Amino acid sequence: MGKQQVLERICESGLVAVVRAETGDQAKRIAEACLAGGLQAIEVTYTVPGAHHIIEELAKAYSAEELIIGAGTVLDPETARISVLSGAQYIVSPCLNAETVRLGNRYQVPVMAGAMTIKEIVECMEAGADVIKLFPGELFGPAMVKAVKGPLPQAPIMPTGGVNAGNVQDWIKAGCVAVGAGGSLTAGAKTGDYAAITATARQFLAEIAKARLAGR
Ligand SMILES: O=C(O)C(=O)C[C@H](O)[C@H](O)COP(=O)(O)O
Repeated sequence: MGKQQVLERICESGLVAVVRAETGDQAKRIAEACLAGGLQAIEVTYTVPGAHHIIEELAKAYSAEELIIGAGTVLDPETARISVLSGAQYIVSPCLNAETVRLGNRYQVPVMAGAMTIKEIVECMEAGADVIKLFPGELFGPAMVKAVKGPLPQAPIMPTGGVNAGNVQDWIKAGCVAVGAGGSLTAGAKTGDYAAITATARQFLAEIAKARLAGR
């Protein structure tokens, strides 16, 4: 699947599920639960030991059409390259690392780079990042996105951190191309309640659809 198609599918779906699974098996169960709830994009973070094995397992278990698998918390090009060789279709970083963006562009893999300020957002775009991950989202809120989109209407912003089904409408209405959600979506995994993840995924998608309808 080409870079533009990956980006389009992520934006269409509207939500990237941030997965901090402890094992490949748990990641697979979270992925299954998210897919059953209609989600398409999952990001496995590199804070999880052996994250590339989990990415590899998910990339083998699902076709690129079924699941858009990404690597999160990627701090450097070395990690990015390993993740891509393991099957990651996009790369997410908590901050801008220009070499990671260069690597992403070299292999035509989308890079979502983290930013906290207007200066950092512009630097991400200038460096060639495809999506700006506003992180940590809970420190700013949707009002920040609305304000930033005044001078920078072209900025493709995806907030991550503190996004839940109760506030996702506000984020989308503020102009975000998509959102990232971890804790509020995958909490059920801690107690083995994967049905709760599916239900929350459905709820997220319903809220995103409502926000997009309202914005038309
Ligand atoms: O490390 C990364 O790559 C991240 O994306 C940072 C956080 O894990 C997300 O911001 C999830 O935050 P919550 O949705 O509030 O759980």
